[in-house]
Amino acid sequence: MSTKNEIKQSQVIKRVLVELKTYRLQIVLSLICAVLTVIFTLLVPVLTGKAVDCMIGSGQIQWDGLYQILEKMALAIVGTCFFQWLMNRINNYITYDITKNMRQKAFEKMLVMPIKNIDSHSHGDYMSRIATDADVFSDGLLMGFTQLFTGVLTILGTIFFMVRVSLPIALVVIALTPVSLLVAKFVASRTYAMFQLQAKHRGEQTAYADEMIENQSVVSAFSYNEKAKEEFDVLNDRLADSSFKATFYSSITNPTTRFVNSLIYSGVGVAGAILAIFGGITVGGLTSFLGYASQYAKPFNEISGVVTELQNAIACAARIFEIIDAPAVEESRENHLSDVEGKIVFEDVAFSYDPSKPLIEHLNLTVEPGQRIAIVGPTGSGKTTLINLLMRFYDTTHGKITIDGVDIRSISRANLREKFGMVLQETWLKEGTIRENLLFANPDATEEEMVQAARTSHAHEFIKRLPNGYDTYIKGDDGSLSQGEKQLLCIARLMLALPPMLILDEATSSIDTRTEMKIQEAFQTMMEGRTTFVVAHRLSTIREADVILYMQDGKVLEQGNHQELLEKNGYYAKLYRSQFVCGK
Ligand SMILES: Nc1ncnc2c1ncn2[C@@H]1O[C@H](COP(=O)(O)OP(=O)(O)OP(=O)(O)O)[C@@H](O)[C@H]1O
Repeated sequence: MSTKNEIKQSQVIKRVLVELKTYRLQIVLSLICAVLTVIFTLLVPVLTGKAVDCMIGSGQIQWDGLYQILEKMALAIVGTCFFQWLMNRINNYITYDITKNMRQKAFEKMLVMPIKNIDSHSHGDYMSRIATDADVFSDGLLMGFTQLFTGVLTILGTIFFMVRVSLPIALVVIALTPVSLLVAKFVASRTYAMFQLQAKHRGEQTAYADEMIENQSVVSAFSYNEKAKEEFDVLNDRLADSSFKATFYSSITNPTTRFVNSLIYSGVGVAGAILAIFGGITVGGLTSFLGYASQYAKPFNEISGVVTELQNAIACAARIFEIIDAPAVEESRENHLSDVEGKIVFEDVAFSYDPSKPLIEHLNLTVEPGQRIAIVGPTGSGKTTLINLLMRFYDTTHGKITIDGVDIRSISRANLREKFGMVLQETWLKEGTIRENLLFANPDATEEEMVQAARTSHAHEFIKRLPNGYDTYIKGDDGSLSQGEKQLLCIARLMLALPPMLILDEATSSIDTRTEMKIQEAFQTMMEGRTTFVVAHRLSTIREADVILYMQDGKVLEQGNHQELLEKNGYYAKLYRSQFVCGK
């Protein structure tokens, strides 16, 4: 999702029109309001002209006619205000609703996007698209609706009225129109590219700030603050530069068209005066005409302003559509797992994140129901990757993985994942109360079951010490709980759901030794009869495993239980002696 496959402006406009289809009725209503607003607005100069003609000279005023005209004028002004207000309300509804829906669609797509897309893209940039770009899009669209409709209609209406008053002068005005349009188009074409660049740089900057803030403690620990500041400065300069250029191009549009329009206005004045001298037009007629000439110029200014705003909006919409239109993961529902025994087989599995760097190749493994598998190996050896394949965060590129004989690609991911309980090194808690977090895994659990699960995982003690116990409100990453406490909550959550298979990735790494021993007991009970994969670094877990997989460079180099592998005196034995025996 890089700039390489940026969508063309015309494609984005088409795409926006597709989104707008749902609002057909509102758009028609808005157009009717725009037409009425314009008609009422354009009536005012006609009435002004007529009023002038009622005042022929000093003491020669036709009061009756003048009063009637003033009444009509008041009506026209009230009509303009009312229909403009109604149009603005409808336009507000359309734009904020469409933006809300686009945000929703983008967010929903993020939830079903292949994890590889999320992993390989900056998270801050995604955030910038959904938050800032959506706002810019809605602002531009609102301006487009409000000013473009009325602008175009005012131009057409003005031409109509001008032709009625005096054809020759109207022709002068119309003949000069393309100059104004050409100037606006010339400047606008340069503005889109600049706004696109600005949105891209904004995304990069948000991504960087997000990364630094999220890892603030690590940044400080490595004294990276100065370097971070410098790098941020570079991004900031780049954004300021593209913003300046975008604003510069957009800002010259209006003055340029204004200049051209002033020329038109003077042309009308001179031509009208000459015509009036020769009796071709009344003074009131010329007054109306000059009124139209200035009204005629105004929408051109507005439209040129709107065009640049719209281009900015389209540039931002393109970035949101890139998310909305990105392919979702393909789901198969050919099979469904209900009661699971837990036999897992890897058949000649191959996988790599990057096709040019092979990782897992020819992996064969059979896990009997209820067995405990410990995966060990040096860092980067592929332990987490194995879990990623098992949970279908990534799909195998060759071979297959089956559960009770069913290929995991033939069932939905949701069905697969509900059969596994995971406790990872990285904890994930959602914003809400402790109770909501625990019941998240099993909303039907009773209060007793919840407390029991918390007791078994030894989370109950610390929850009770919190100011509001189970009703204490926590924020996902607010740091009010220690890493160990967060892990205890995750374990309690898992204990409440008790799925048929488990994945533990160094689940107890942040918990003190005493608590860990207690948790191990709870884990033992939980693992009883459940096929369990443990990415293990602890001797106790490894020693009690039914099968130990020793992995290196994506390959399973040794398989067997602790005793067998020690007797083999290979990689595992070496690891055991270096890490555990010496460490003891
Ligand atoms: N999302 C990813 N995209 C590209 N490469 C990745 C990705 N995740 C992991 N890798 C690479 O794949 C290899 C195996 O990584 P994996 O995370 O499976 O190792 P691991 O054994 O779990 O390591 P550790 O013990 O450090 O957690 C590593 O070389 C790693 O750099």
